[in-house]
Amino acid sequence: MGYDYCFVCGDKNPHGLHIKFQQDGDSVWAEFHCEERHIGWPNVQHGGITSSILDEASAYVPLNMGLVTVTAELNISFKSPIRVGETVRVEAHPTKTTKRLLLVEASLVSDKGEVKATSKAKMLVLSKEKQEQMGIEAAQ
Ligand SMILES: CCCCCCCCCCCCCCCC(=O)SCCNC(=O)CCNC(=O)[C@H](O)C(C)(C)COP(=O)(O)OP(=O)(O)OC[C@H]1O[C@@H](n2cnc3c(N)ncnc32)[C@H](O)[C@@H]1OP(=O)(O)O
Repeated sequence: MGYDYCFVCGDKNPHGLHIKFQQDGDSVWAEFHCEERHIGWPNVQHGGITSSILDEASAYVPLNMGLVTVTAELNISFKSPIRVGETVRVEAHPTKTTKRLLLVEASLVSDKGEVKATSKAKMLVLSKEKQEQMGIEAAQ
């Protein structure tokens, strides 16, 4: 099972969100439309779905720089509910880059300009050895 099965971006995952990320310089962005299957409380997008989108966007920032990372920390502020039928835009960009660690900030904003959630992530760069241990290279 390869990258096509990623829950957020994989084409082949029948249960996935199928989000396609675009690169804009160091930043990444994508759009997501909230449907009934994404809710927790009635009419409100599940916080886990919101978190997954922010997490994935934060991982695509280093990926576009040629770095394979895992999320070591993800701090999220849920500012306003995302409702069924709303389209939101996620954007993520690096705020600090060291050899081992990237700090990435991300936001989810509605098409009316309302900030729905923001996050700060610590993305740990995986060595080739660590990638092999995790089976990441084998899946390429
Ligand atoms: C191949 C490409 C194809 C692409 C095609 C598209 C594919 C598109 C798929 C995308 C997919 C993305 C998915 C979303 C991103 C996830 O969600 S990743 C999954 C969630 N995250 C995880 O599962 C990570 C689990 N945690 C771990 O594996 C380990 O704890 C870590 C984070 C790798 C660290 O492990 P470690 O290296 O053994 O840790 P340790 O030796 O203690 O620390 C190493 C260094 O890191 C530092 N460190 C560790 N933790 C922290 C921390 N929390 N804060 C600060 N520093 C820390 C330590 O201080 C240490 O620093 P130095 O002493 O070296 O200076």
